[in-house]
Amino acid sequence: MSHESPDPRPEPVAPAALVRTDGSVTDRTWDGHLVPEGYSDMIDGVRELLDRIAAAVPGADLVASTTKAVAELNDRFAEHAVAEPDQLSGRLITVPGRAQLAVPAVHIDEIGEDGMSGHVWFGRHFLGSNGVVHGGAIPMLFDDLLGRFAIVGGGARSRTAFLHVDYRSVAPIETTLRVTAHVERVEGRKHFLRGELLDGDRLCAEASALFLTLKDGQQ
Ligand SMILES: CCCCC/C=C\C/C=C\C/C=C\C/C=C\CCCC(=O)SCCNC(=O)CCNC(=O)[C@H](O)C(C)(C)COP(=O)(O)OP(=O)(O)OC[C@H]1O[C@@H](n2cnc3c(N)ncnc32)[C@H](O)[C@@H]1OP(=O)(O)O
Repeated sequence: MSHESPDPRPEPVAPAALVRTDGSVTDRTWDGHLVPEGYSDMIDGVRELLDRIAAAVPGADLVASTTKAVAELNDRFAEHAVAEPDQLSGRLITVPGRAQLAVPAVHIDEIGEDGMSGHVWFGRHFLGSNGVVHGGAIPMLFDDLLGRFAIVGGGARSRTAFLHVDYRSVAPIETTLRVTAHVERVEGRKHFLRGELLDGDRLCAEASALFLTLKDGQQ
């Protein structure tokens, strides 16, 4: 028996190109690597696939054909493997979630040197249970967003020293949630940051974090 279910995925607001926050378009990563045309659309498609797989009970035919197709794709991607400094995933700061599939896709609405606000929509891939976002996905969201502000200006590398998350109320999946991040203060190498995740006016989670700029030669 199949159940009709509404498809709540939001319509894409714009072609998923590499759009900078000032509206201009680039075909390069932050450090100059050329990004193949359609790369961010491919990432969007894989994100959707993860949601579709999480939400489905496929028949044996679909399981078999998917297993075969994925094996073929794995072989093809393996042929194009590169070392970390040349990879694209995680390095596309103009793409929601930096094109890193483990990171929820945050769409930035406003951004400045000291903070940002944006929105995020967690699909079934990020379900914990009972329609609520997995508790581990929320620190991932904050680590990624706050980390961005620890490297603003000069592009210095930094690392999370602590990330404290308070879960104030449930964050529903398949709902457009608002997210904010801002720099609280900077003391030498120490960057103290805060973030919030909201469903309308209701606070779902808040984070405070310390990021440390790495010293010269520090791994
Ligand atoms: C990562 C993405 C790279 C991608 C590159 C591509 C594109 C870049 C563009 C955009 C990137 C956008 C976003 C970035 C996204 C995500 C960022 C994710 C970052 C991470 O996910 S990264 C992994 C998790 N992270 C770790 O794997 C850290 C393990 N750890 C260590 O590596 C060391 O532990 C370290 C370095 C943290 C500190 O070591 P250290 O030797 O440099 O410093 P030291 O210990 O001397 O402390 C100096 C002063 O900080 C105080 N202090 C230190 N720790 C504290 C704590 N926990 N609580 C309170 N205070 C603390 C001390 O008390 C002292 O304070 P004071 O100076 O006042 O005495």
